[in-house]
Amino acid sequence: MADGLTPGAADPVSDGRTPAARTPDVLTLTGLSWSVGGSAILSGVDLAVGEGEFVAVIGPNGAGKTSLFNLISGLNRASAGRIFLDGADITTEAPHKRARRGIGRTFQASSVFPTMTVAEHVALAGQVAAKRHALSRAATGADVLERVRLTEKSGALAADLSHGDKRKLELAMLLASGAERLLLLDEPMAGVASGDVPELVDVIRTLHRAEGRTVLMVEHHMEVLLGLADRVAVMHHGALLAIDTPARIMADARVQEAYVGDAL
Ligand SMILES: Nc1ncnc2c1ncn2[C@@H]1O[C@H](COP(=O)(O)OP(=O)(O)OP(=O)(O)O)[C@@H](O)[C@H]1O
Repeated sequence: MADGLTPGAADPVSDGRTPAARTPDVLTLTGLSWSVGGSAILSGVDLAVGEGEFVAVIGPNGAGKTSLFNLISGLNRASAGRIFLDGADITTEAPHKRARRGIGRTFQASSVFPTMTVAEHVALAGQVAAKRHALSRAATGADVLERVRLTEKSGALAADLSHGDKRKLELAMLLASGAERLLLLDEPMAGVASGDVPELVDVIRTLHRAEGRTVLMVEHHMEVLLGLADRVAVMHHGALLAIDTPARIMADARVQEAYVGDAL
């Protein structure tokens, strides 16, 4: 970032984006910091995510990945620095206003209602979108269920779904709620049986590649990221240690160092 304060083109050498692959920024973070009780949890994070880009966020436990998502979605307020969505400064906006702009977020822990059916979840998300006057962006229930490959389970209770299907349902709810600009996915593979991971990866890949969704995703498993991410951002001790293509990140000595004692 040229001056650390305003959104703009990031340095193509340091952020892994080639000029040819560069698209207008959907998300721009400049000097983003968050402290709690005098302790710095995040310090000076600069990050630009282009339209249609998929950026994976990795880092050892406690590196600040979820805290970063909490700031972008508005769950916590930044102590310093700025957050821009499509060039608009949203640093101090409430979470519901950011959602109205098209930011959608999933959490590490699966968040579905056991006694509601799949179709009811999606209908509820659509109603929330309607209340936000986001009807033009919200998709129909049948459409989103097809996009996440849950059509055949539309009448099933959420309690009876596998973890993989619960994750797909969360994605369906994001789409139904009009989260069209930026998907923040916090460890979507967590708790998913290994046999169900490829299908979930494929659903997310389709949202990104075929539908052009811009995605920021926390994920620990490099084998998952290699098939999805355009770039990988590495968090360490609350700072952005490196951001580059997956291949260059895998070969980066600083990244290996950060993961000592932790599998990359
Ligand atoms: N509300 C809070 N108050 C105080 N400390 C916090 C708070 N939220 C997070 N932290 C601390 O901030 C650091 C970063 O936490 P965060 O959950 O963002 O890490 P993470 O990279 O997502 O970790 P993990 O991979 O284990 O999910 C941790 O040391 C955590 O204990």
